[in-house]
Amino acid sequence: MSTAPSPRPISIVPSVLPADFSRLGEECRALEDAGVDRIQWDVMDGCFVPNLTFGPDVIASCRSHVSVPFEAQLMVADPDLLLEGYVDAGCDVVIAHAESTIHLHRTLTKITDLGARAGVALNPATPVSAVEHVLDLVDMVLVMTVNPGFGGQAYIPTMEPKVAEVRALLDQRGLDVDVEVDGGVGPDTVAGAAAAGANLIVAGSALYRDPEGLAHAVADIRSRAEAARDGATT
Ligand SMILES: O=C(CO)[C@@H](O)[C@H](O)COP(=O)(O)O
Repeated sequence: MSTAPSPRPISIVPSVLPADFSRLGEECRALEDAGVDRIQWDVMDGCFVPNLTFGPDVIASCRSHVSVPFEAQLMVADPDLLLEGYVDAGCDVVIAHAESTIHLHRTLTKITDLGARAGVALNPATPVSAVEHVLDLVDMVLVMTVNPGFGGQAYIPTMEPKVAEVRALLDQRGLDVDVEVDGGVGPDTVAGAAAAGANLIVAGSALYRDPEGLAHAVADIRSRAEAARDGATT
């Protein structure tokens, strides 16, 4: 008799987009002190998305300030040109967008060959079928809950069935792979995403706008996600 997989631990993964860019090292330390599980760097090249953010050197300059893992979400037009730089900068996880390369299988394989863990991201309009043949290559699948490019956007709740579809496909194949959501996630939206099967929770604006501070925001979002996960699996 097959048994349901045990619930996956909830991880809180802050985006540093809302942080003070003049003090990124200190901001990373504050996030680590607040109890986050890893830090997400939203890498944007002004081509794949209409915004420009962090090069590898910026991330490398923050690496020694904290011990939590770094993940780089490559919102870039040609990720293959940049993979080595972000791995060398100290990113433990490198996420490539399914839409950003015609040879996604090769790109994800290269990330692991370089010594990092691979992730694949899906924009809101991209179906799960776009990644069904690479799920064995990744440590995580990121289901974007906004159109990428900017923080502070409204959560897209119609992505929740897609989260559930990814989770079900991974469980059906017995793959030990996390599901991440990113965009507009906060106290009022995290429950739907976690109940649908997301266990990596990216939050940026919601963490920084909590009047009780980062530690409270991290704990609050984590507890809401765990309650929703457990309510969905009982
Ligand atoms: O990745 C993106 C946009 O590309 C954002 O979703 C940020 O990573 C987090 O945004 P908020 O939590 O502030 O909505």
